[in-house]
Amino acid sequence: MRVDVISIFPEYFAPLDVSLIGKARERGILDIHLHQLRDWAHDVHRTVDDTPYGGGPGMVMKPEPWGEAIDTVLAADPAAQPRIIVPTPSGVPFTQKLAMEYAAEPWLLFTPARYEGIDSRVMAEYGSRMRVDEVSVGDYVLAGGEVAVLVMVEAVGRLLPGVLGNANSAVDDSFAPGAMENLLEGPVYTKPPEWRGHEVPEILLSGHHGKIARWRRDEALRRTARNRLELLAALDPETLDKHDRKL
Ligand SMILES: Nc1cc(-c2ccc3ccn(Cc4ccc(CN5CCCCC5)cc4)c3c2)n[nH]1
Repeated sequence: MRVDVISIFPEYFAPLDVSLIGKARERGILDIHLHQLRDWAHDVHRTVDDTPYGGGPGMVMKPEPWGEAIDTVLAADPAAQPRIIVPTPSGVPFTQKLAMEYAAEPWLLFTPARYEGIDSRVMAEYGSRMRVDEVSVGDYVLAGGEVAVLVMVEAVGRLLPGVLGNANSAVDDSFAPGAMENLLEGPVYTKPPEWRGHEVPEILLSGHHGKIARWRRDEALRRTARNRLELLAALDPETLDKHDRKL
């Protein structure tokens, strides 16, 4: 997968050299290209923002630098088109389902903005020829889109074949399709069996895999009910067996 990111703070993406994503890049699974937006701002101050038409707080990012930067990225492979992903507080929610959709794409272009966002004509221009998604990573306002891109690249990158070892498969993730779909993870434990007077639940030491699976599902249901009751309400009744209903 090729990933391009255009930003006035490309240094924000240093974490993509580390750990899981860093290794995926070394192994050629992920090919990430960072671009400094100001390289396409040709005035002496390399200006990328201006006051908003119609008044209002803050500044808006000018269309010209973004247009030239995106055109340059698109020229990298004229025979293909990236999916353009625009982080914004007013976008569609970024979910595990959307992460899985993006993980199937050969080329993603992220356009993290700053200030109050990008002149809306930029995405209108590209939206007429390719998929442009406005995406929110949560109902809170960040200072810019860079952290949102880090979130999405990590969530998508870990789903790519070969990135997670088999031992850490993403198949069992919360929100991944399947039996534990839309349930939160239950508690996890490792050695020692007793730590500061706290013991590991006996069932986990029993070696009885059926009972362990049942216990884990019960704990996932309990935690989901405690922290995200709306997810429980959204569960398909078909997936709740009679034992679940007693919890
Ligand atoms: N999930 C999520 C993504 C972002 C995100 C992504 C990209 C950019 C680019 C700039 N900012 C900061 C910004 C954007 C818009 C406003 C306008 N304000 C929005 C809230 C309602 C009132 C009007 C203020 C500040 C960004 C913020 N935050 N949270």
